[in-house]
Amino acid sequence: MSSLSSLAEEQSHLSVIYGRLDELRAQARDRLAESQRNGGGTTEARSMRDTVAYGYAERLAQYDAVEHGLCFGRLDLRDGDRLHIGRIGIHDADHPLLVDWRAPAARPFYVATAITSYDVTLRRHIRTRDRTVVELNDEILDLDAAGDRSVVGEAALIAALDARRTGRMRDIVETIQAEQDRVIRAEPGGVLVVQGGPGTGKTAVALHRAAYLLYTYREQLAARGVLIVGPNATFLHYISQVLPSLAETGVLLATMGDLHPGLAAHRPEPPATAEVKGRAAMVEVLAGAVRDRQRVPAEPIEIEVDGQVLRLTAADCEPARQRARASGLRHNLARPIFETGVLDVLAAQVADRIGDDPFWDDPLGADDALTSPNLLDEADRADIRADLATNPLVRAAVDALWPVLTPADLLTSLYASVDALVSAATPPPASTPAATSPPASASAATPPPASTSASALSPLSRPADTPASAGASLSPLADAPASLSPLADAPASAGAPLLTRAECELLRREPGGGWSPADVPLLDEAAELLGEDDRAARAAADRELAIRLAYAQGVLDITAGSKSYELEDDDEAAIPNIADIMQADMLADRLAEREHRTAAERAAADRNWVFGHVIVDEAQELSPMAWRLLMRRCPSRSMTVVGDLAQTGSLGAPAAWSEVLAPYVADRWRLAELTVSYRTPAEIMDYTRDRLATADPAIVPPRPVRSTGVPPWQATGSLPDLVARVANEIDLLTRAADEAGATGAGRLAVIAPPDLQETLAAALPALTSGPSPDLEDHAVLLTVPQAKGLEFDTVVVVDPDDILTGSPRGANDLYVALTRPTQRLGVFTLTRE
Ligand SMILES: Nc1ncnc2c1ncn2[C@@H]1O[C@H](COP(=O)(O)OP(=O)(O)OP(=O)(O)O)[C@@H](O)[C@H]1O
Repeated sequence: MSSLSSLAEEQSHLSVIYGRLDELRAQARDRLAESQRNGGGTTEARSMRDTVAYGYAERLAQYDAVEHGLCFGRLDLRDGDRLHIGRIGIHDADHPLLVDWRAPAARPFYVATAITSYDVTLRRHIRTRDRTVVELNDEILDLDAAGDRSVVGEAALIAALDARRTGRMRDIVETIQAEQDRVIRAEPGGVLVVQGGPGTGKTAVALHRAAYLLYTYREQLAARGVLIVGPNATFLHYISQVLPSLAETGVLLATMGDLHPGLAAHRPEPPATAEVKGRAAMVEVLAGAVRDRQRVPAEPIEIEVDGQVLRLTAADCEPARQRARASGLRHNLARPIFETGVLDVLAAQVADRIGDDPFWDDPLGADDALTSPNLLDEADRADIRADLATNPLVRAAVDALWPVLTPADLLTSLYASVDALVSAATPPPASTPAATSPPASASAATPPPASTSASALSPLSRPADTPASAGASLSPLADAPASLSPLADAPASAGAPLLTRAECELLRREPGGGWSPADVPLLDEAAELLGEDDRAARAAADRELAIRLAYAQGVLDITAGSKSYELEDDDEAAIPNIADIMQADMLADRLAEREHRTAAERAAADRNWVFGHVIVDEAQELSPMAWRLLMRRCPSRSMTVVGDLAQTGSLGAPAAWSEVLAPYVADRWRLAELTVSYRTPAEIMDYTRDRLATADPAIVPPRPVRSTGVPPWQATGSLPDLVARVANEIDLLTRAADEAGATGAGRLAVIAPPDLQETLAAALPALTSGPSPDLEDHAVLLTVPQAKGLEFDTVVVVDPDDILTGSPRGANDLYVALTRPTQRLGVFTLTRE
């Protein structure tokens, strides 16, 4: 119970803090308006004005984001000091009014106990509504009052956990627990794995960690951004409000399907197909697919040039191919080397014919006899090569033998043919005979296609000299860590196929129809293997960057110089000048972007973007190929990996985190475990443990932090019975909300096996269903994969036995389904006629 005098005291301090926030807001608004008024001038001046305006607009958005729950805690220290803790730090002229929750001084708010008090004597949780203090919860941190409390701020925590769900995750900044705080504030370097059962706050912790890292290591991270990878779009929508509520914008939220810019890879596909695509062996399969597109003709290619027929044979082309492969360049970058070799061969044929001097060794020629049998000099030969290089028939022949490929070209043609897949999945034996591809006539009448599919040219040539080490010559990552070189983790070629024919058949599909999430890591891998000849573009970009950087530094110098005059005696110096909130490189980046995108936004559009930190949620679901992609985006290996191996539904999921991480960091990763379930009440956890005891005794649910007194119900019946049960649950939710005078009515989910979705969607029209249902709707129908990571006040699980037997990881799936509710669980088995 909060005493009236304490409430009044807190209200008065809160009013001061909000008053200061209003001042800061007004100042930022004025500066924004002022910077917008300074129109005209040069392009650079306009660009600078926009950038400055953008900085203030961002600041204003941050002030707006923290309006609710601005201050939520107080610490009284032994020396008599008092700190108020809130979403951001706010100062007046002399001292702090509010300490940012991420600042070191705020840490005791989350971790102090009676035993380890950090000199805290009282911790107060302050609950506010709008700008009014409505409740206080005090904890006296002295040993006599300690008891055996395992949670911090129990009353506030239980109130937060009992609150009705809205379909959007909320931040937990007011009630972070000590074990969570340790994860949130852990050093950013290296890989940190956070393992914890359902509802232990892994997602919440991951999001708060992102905010903490950006606050504490802003210089390192703001320019590169932080990437958070989640399992699907519905999940991302569910968590999308948390960081904005913490006033954080430098984070890119993405699914694996979003990580190839320009693609929306949401094509559905069978789990067995996704599993094959996710295997590490696909690295070598793709390298094989690229090798298969580097051909020599099985039959001579005849090219008619100026009435003369030139011939390209396997023996002619093989040295060019070997030279191109031995260059160590990626496929597209090595093509000019192959092309040069082919042009040399053709130019020699032309030169031999037109330059042939029948009398070169004529003894009568005396001292005017030539030293060479050919009349052409080097300049003539260069002209011939130049002519040949632009000849469409020659170009077509080179295209057919060594085409310039995009990742999409490569994968599309690979998937289109089981034979192509089988060939790519066959490691090249050490002594494969050279050149066996079919004729590809290049006469004027039948020019070969510019880019011919693998099947059209099969049987495909295999180089005689491409043992497993051929990966070195194809290595797209010669400058990358060894673990990422395409063949580094593949076994030395033993000749055994990497995929069976049946697995190749699983991958086969017609061209078109979009890409699946499992295709994205393959497209990324293909991009690495193929390379893009962007040298000219990069040189130009480097030059431009140097100019922008110099200009940005000038802007910052001028702004910093003017600051002392403008803000002299200005106690509003708390409003940052643009020089305070941006480094030269950040400003240079912004100047480059007319629309002033954040690092996160620019990262989303750039496949080669390297993030400052990567956070992976539901990490147990990622395939080895997906890990490769993520590791490429984070060469510093500054990563937080969050997941629960017991909740994976993926067929190729790892049994241990070391399995996933060893190829990249060996054993240099840290493990943190979360042990308390904040979501699921004791009654539901007990039921879950009993239900899964025989199916998978290895599953040990986490310890629940609260109980509701409501045990789960179980029922068996017909479809109408189920409909009645669901209607009753919705009714209960609505009545509970009415009684509490709440505005929202809470959320319900029915979780059912995939083959029941259609029937249930028809029988329960009030439920929102489909591939990406809106979780803010009152009631939704989901499959287990859709429900992963989400939570609802009430959950009805339909046909648990079918979920259990429906996949090789059915026990994990049922575990996920049963642990989604925060209040009530029903388990219904449908009787079939
Ligand atoms: N310290 C906390 N204070 C208040 N609520 C918390 C706290 N920790 C976790 N929660 C709440 O518990 C619920 C579960 O958290 P979260 O979804 O992050 O768990 P999870 O470990 O990711 O679960 P799952 O493995 O099922 O995805 C959320 O509603 C979250 O807000």
